[in-house]
Amino acid sequence: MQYIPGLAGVPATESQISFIDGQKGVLTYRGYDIQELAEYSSFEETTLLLLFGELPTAEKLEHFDKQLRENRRVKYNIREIMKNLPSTTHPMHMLQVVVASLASFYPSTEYMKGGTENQEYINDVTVKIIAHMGTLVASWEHMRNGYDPIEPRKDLTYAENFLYMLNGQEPDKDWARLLDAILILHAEHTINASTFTTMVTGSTLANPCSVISSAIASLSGPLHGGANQKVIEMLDEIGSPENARPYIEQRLADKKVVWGMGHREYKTKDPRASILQKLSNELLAGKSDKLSESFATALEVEKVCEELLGHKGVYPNVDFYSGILYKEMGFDPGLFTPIFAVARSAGWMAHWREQLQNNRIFRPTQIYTGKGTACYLPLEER
Ligand SMILES: CC(=O)SCCNC(=O)CCNC(=O)[C@H](O)C(C)(C)COP(=O)(O)OP(=O)(O)OC[C@H]1O[C@@H](n2cnc3c(N)ncnc32)[C@H](O)[C@@H]1OP(=O)(O)O
Ligand SMILES: O=C([O-])CC(=O)C(=O)O
Repeated sequence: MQYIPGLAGVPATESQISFIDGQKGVLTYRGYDIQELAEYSSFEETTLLLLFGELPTAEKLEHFDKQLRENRRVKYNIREIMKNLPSTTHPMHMLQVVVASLASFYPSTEYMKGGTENQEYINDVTVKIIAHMGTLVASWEHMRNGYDPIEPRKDLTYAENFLYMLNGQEPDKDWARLLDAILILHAEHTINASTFTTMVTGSTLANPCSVISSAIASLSGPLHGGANQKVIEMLDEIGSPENARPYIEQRLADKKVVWGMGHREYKTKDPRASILQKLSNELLAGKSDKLSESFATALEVEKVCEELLGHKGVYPNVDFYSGILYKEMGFDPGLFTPIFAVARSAGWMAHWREQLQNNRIFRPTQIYTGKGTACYLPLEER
């Protein structure tokens, strides 16, 4: 029996949802290239594609979109839970707690009898969770600053409503489209750590709100989704392009990782990083002649890392350029990973449903490296 740390390269499931070619830098959802989806699809349509495997008809999309819009409001009692959290609570911790608490409001007794027989419950809770995610994140931004949250609106798309709930102003169409593309790019990524968490928790037939809460916890770590906040903090610390080289050299000498670099699956640049870089470039070019300091610094960090880490197959991942866009859009860094979670709820729900269709509890084995048989000694004899 061979132990593979981090299960690198070990297949833990079969899945039809997405595909990565890590050598060529390709990512597809249900066969559709991510570049095409980011350009032409919407978060709502991509979510349906991930959940059901096909691009929806106009009628199916309209129906799903309507359901999402109707499920944006959260119950008063859920807000009360949020109000009782310290204002210093990181938005990812709030999200983990509050999504877990949804299990009390949307219990799953029928579903928990096992399997996929209660399709209506599965569909309803899928919509409820995805629709609530954006509301919770945008509401907490106001609540943690001492204000009442802004009520969601039904006449806006998912991305527009999120911007509206954050700013209280009519959402700018260009920015909503940009956020929509960002949500599409983050919606799914095969069996990464948080999706694997979803599948492991889901395989015990736990309540889906608990399943997604566990996935949120997994995403929050800085080696996974939490890296996007770390990247912007790092870029701010570097300050300007000329500081990039000494900063990176020192980090590597100290055996520290460079945030937003490296990936288990990609041995070339993450295709999502390339798209986000292009979007940043377009956004910043439209605003001023000069690149923003963060973007210029990021370009220099990428250049230095290619020189120092390229031979190890370490290149920018999705988290490297997203923060620059968020910063430019005026989002607080605490929101970066939660926005990732909002988008990824689509992929998590798709994998949860796929897991249920052919469920077997995850229960791998281990190689025991502890002591041999030991005799219990009473406390006074030790
Ligand atoms: C949405 C996402 O989750 S994307 C990933 C977000 N995470 C980050 O950006 C954090 C920084 N990156 C990392 O820590 C890693 O690259 C991970 C966690 C993403 C992947 O880890 P693994 O697949 O286990 O890669 P592993 O640690 O084996 O790296 C291989 C080699 O590249 C090096 N390396 C990998 N990433 C980095 C990095 N960011 N900075 C410096 N060196 C790195 C490792 O030190 C190792 O070098 P060695 O062979 O000399 O020991
Ligand atoms: O696939 C991974 O390991 C991490 C990642 O990029 C993602 O979840 O989007």
